[in-house]
Amino acid sequence: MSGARGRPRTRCLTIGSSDSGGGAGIQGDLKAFARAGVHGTSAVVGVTAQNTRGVTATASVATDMVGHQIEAVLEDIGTDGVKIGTTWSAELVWLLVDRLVWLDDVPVVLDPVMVSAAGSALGGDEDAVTAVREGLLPLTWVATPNLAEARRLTGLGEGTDPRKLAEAIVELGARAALVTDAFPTGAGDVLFDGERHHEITGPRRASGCDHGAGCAHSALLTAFLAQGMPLTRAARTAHAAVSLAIERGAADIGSGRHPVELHPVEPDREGPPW
Ligand SMILES: Nc1ncnc2c1ncn2[C@@H]1O[C@H](COP(=O)(O)OP(=O)(O)O)[C@@H](O)[C@H]1O
Ligand SMILES: Cc1ncc(COP(=O)(O)O)c(N)n1
Repeated sequence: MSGARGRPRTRCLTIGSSDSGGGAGIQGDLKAFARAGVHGTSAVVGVTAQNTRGVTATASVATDMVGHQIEAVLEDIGTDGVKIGTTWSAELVWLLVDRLVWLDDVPVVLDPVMVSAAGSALGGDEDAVTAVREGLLPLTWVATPNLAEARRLTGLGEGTDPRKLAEAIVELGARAALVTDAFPTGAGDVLFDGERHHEITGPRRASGCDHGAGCAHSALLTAFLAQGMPLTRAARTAHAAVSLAIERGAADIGSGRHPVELHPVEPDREGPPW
């Protein structure tokens, strides 16, 4: 299969849950993959009844069905990148570990979703968090928690410097950690690449359109890494794209936290446009 310019098309798999409102979760990820020009595939691990005001019901998909979806995608289509979102149970997490440990040199981005932008709980119980810590982080190329998720993963307290949170996640086994929305003023992220810290800053947007911001960010990051972009440039470009997606979001959709809407953004430095 070839892309528009005759090169093989980049493929990315998202493992996460459905958002019936179409702004976040699997739906948001597939839109972000399409925006970045990669072929998106999915393994649905759960379903949420959700709109821009919150989540009203959730159901998980049987673990063996998750395994079947991943196998169906990998044995035929293959993948150049994997993004993981909602991880509802320890059983699901260990299934993912079992399947993903065989992937050779494929970037794995873990966005440990625990709370939606509107404040609804989407995370698993303590056993699931322990399994993420012990099983998934060691397979992860980049973890992209927000501050609250980083604290829950590391057990470190309120007020811990985001740089320390990122370092602690790398100590737990991830190759790199990107703590999102890490600054009390302005907006931006803190990236620890295992050796150095990088600050990714930009203006704070107040459009009210941030539903799906975290999902779009980690999905774009996955797509850029899968396309071979270096980590710091991928992180800066993903932040810039999502910042603009909040600023120019879908303000006409829903009456709560409106969805983000992705627009083309120039990569951080010289290189092929995405
Ligand atoms: N109000 C905002 N203005 C600009 N960028 C933002 C804003 N809120 C979040 N971002 C950016 O959106 C991306 C996703 O972050 P975040 O919203 O923390 O994810 P999550 O949905 O997982 O909490 C990050 O790059 C972050 O810096
Ligand atoms: C099914 C699902 N997965 C993830 C999120 C996180 O959304 P956000 O990107 O706004 O943090 C969500 N609201 N619903």
